[in-house]
Amino acid sequence: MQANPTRGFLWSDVETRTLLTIWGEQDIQTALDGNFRNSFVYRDVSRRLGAMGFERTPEQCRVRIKSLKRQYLLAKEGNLRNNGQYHKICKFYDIMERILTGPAGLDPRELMECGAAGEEAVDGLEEDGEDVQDVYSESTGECPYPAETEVKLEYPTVPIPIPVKVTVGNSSASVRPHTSSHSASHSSARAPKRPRKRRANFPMEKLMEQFLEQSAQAEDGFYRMEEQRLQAEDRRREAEHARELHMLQMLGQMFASISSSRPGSAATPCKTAPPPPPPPTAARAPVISSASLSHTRDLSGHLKRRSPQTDCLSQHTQLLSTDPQTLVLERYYALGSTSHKGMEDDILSLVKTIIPPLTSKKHKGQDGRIGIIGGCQDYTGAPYFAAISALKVGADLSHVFCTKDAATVIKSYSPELIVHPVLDSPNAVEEIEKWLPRLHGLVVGPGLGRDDFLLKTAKEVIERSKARDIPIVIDADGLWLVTQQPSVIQGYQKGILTPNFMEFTRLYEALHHEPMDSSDHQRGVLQVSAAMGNLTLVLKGEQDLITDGSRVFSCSVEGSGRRCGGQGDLLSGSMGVLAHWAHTASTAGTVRSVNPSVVAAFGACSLTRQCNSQAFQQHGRSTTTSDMIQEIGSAFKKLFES
Ligand SMILES: NC(=O)C1=CN([C@@H]2O[C@H](COP(=O)(O)OP(=O)(O)OC[C@H]3O[C@@H](n4cnc5c(N)ncnc54)[C@H](O)[C@@H]3O)[C@@H](O)[C@H]2O)[C@@H](O)CC1
Ligand SMILES: Nc1ncnc2c1ncn2[C@@H]1O[C@H](COP(=O)(O)OP(=O)(O)OP(=O)(O)O)[C@@H](O)[C@H]1O
Repeated sequence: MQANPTRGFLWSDVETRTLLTIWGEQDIQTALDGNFRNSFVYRDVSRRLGAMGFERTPEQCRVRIKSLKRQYLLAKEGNLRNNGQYHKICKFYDIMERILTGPAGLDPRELMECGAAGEEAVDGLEEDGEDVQDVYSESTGECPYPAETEVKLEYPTVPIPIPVKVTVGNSSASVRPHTSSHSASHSSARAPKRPRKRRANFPMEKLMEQFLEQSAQAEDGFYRMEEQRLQAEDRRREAEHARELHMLQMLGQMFASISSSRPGSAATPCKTAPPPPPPPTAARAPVISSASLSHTRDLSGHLKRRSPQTDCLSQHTQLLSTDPQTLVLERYYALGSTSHKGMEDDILSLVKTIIPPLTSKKHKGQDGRIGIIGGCQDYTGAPYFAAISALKVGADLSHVFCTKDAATVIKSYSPELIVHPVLDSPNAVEEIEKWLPRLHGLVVGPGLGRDDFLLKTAKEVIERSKARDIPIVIDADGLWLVTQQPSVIQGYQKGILTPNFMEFTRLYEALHHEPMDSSDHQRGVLQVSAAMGNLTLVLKGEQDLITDGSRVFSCSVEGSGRRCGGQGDLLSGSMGVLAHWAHTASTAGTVRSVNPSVVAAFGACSLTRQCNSQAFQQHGRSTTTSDMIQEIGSAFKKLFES
């Protein structure tokens, strides 16, 4: 193989002839004909040339052909054929002529029209960067060595482009002059078309660049305007929303006063039920909203034992089932049942404001004495978790009122707790009542069990605590009691229910006498809260939903996938303390815009979830409630004191 030892642009005659032979082949010409993207053809040319013993890249082949074509055109254009000068300009004129005018060849006029450009605009292959020697060699096509014949360079009689070296600052570059001739007499001759084309390309690229830039700017502008438009739209919608809520509140109040003037209407309290509290908003016409669904199905007697209070409730709801107020409330709930991140942040800041500062001026007990009603033979862990959590959140004293057999066990878990073994004593209510004046918050239910006697005691204690205006959190078996007798806490504004999904379902069905629509929890919690006299309700789950019947807040502080028994007790215990703090703050006028029970519920849910997350980071699958309790201090600090 005659590997070419020279630089890329120097071609021997034999090499050039071989190239022309290949290039002239019919299939190559056909492939090149009218094909703008021709790099693949030159790859083939290069390959065939290689097979003949000449190593040339496709690009070298393309440039060489282009150069030959330019020479051919110059010779042809100068009409030098007759005086025999043409061979001096284009050594391979005859071969070129044969190829280009042959049956498969190009029409030379066509070639003339497009100058040498026909194949210049290939696949982005540029000539820029060719140095003087390269371009010079290219323009002549001759190679002084190892050429087949010695080539004598003669300048053509027509001007041809010759590069000149231009120095700009420190760098030099070779550029193509417009046209140059060694003889001034030739200056009038026609210049080849190639430079014109190159100049024409430049503004085209520039234009394209400008066009793209302007398009990008226009697009940016469009998105900016669109964002502003959406923000304005959001503001408009929010204003509309607020207006509609306001209208509905007024309508609700109107309907409430109309219905209260009717005999046997909602405002007429049942004999067995406590009188509902005065409604602070239209939504606080609690039982009425439950009517919207209760009339759609027959009562199915989900409860084995229906209490007189439950009967009264259903009677109550049926009475008003067709009342237009129901429709108004439905709409009100639909509008109010939204909660967004900003709102959650606001409540979290409110939680911070209810936390009493730690000062050396206070005496023991001032930050809270919390009572837990629960703890029986079966369950000793639950009351312990609730009571210790209350202490760890910041209560000064934590009392557990449990059965006799549970007391020693609970005491043994922790010396910090005050344990009263009174729950199953015959005078349990009196025993517990003695302590009520000292308590700031009560948590009823953790580990209480479902023994009738214990439930009856719990019910009495709730009644007496209500009379003392003590905040009451009802959880676990306390909710079992509420499911049986909703009136025990119905309408008590300092009451909070904390059902898990199972407990919530039972409560819903007891109140509404039909299965719950589990696809719409927000609606469900609003309905149950309304039916319970706008009691604050927390439905625990993937997101804790918190409502007092007017709107639903969701607490979605990141927890973990771990659900261990007892974390609900951590929640209810800490909620007992926070409820005390929130109501104290409300009385002092610190919390005004949001129901203090909702603030307390939100704080406790956030704390429980944060504890869960932190404990999970350390213990993973083996996380237990005790691990979570260990995290209360740092979780509290992170959420509320940072
Ligand atoms: N270590 C302890 O002493 C503990 C005692 N506990 C007490 O145990 C008593 C009974 O509480 P339970 O919650 O077991 O009773 P429930 O009758 O409320 O629950 C019955 C069943 O429902 C299941 N359940 C709970 N949430 C559910 C959901 N989202 N979806 C489907 N099923 C669900 C429970 O796993 C349980 O098997 C209460 O007094 C409670 O305080 C619990 O607090 C756990 C810890
Ligand atoms: N799917 C969940 N994803 C994240 N957090 C959850 C999830 N379910 C519950 N929690 C958190 O755990 C807390 C307790 O809820 P859980 O459902 O365990 O109560 P519970 O069943 O009453 O507990 P207990 O075992 O004490 O009776 C909730 O307040 C909530 O913050």
